[in-house]
Amino acid sequence: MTSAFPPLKNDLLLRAARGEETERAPVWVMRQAGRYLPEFHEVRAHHSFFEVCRTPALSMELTLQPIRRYAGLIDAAIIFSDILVVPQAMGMEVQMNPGPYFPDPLVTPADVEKLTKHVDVDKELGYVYEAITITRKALDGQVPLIGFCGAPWTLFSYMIEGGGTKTFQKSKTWLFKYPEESKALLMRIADVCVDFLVGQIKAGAQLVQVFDSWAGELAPHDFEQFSLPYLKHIATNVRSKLAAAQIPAVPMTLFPKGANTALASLAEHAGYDVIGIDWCIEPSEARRLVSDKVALQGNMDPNVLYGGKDAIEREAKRMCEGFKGGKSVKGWIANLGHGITPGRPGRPPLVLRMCAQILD
Ligand SMILES: Cc1c2[nH]c(c1CCC(=O)O)Cc1[nH]c(c(CCC(=O)O)c1C)Cc1[nH]c(c(CCC(=O)O)c1C)Cc1[nH]c(c(C)c1CCC(=O)O)C2
Repeated sequence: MTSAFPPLKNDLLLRAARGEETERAPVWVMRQAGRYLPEFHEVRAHHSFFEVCRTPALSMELTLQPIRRYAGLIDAAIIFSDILVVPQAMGMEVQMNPGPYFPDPLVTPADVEKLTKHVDVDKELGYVYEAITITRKALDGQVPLIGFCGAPWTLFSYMIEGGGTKTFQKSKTWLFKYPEESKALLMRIADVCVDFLVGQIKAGAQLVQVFDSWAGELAPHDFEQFSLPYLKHIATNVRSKLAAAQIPAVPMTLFPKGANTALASLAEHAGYDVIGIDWCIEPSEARRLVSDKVALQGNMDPNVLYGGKDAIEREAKRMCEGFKGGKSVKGWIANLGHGITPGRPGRPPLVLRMCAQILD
């Protein structure tokens, strides 16, 4: 399969993900394909969000937009899709208007009956695989292609809250009132994620990232119970299924946003090659906590982009120095600490340039 793809010309991301020293830090931006790009609006004016996700040629086009616009400045592409395609594959309706909306969320554990019993992930999400395969070919080895999924706890919260939330009241009611039923549902989601990531890797994804965007909403001991075991399950089973199918493993990244108290334990036990960090921890402190067990990704506050040129330069420099550790860059992927916001900050290339010049 792999031999069918053009050879990779820029492997900075993959080397950094494996913890190797790199001549400069590879750079990509979470949510790099999206609403801050005029060309994105152009496509979205004619197609609904999930229509784009389900149409491989459109997903490919949006994936390639930032690669074209920032040619030579971005070291990875991430496939255009969404974490909420997994609840859809499990039988739930999800709309985007403009944020995620589930008309029929899971209210009580009895509602789990409404989910599809045995999800045929490859059939339900085959459109993502197809998008990955054609995009990897179109990239022509320029940069590696990242696949992704949401983490079980983050997806669980959307499926129960029915959309975004500030309080997590409904999803936490489940955790505290129905812990066993919650764990069973988290495991069902985790199993779908395993098949989905394996499918994406078979289709051509060269690194995969698991987004636990709401990890930091859990108390540390609740994270240990309701998120960590499922994150581990995903890492372990993706690797074992790939090995059984004789497909080479790819690096795996975990983005446990806000779970900085868990960093040391995640690096030790979770089974990922890279951990993405947000801006609420100093890079040097994060490195101290994880030692050299994993590579790190992050971590500039996306709002720095609104601060103007001087602020951006200052903060980019601070971030670079924090991750650098001596003269060399080792096991660091430069990124924001969360997704770039839609407000057209207009300056991501500047940040990228700053990062790319780390060794100057
Ligand atoms: C929580 C989450 C979601 N989706 C995702 C997460 C995890 C990362 C994070 O925490 O930001 C992940 C995601 N969503 C999208 C990508 C595409 C790849 C990329 O460029 O990074 C990725 C990796 C496209 C998208 N997903 C969405 C958009 C904007 C929708 C539009 O086109 O109108 C895009 C480009 C919609 C979406 N999808 C989701 C929300 C909350 C929203 C609305 C708010 C927002 O825009 O940030 C769920």
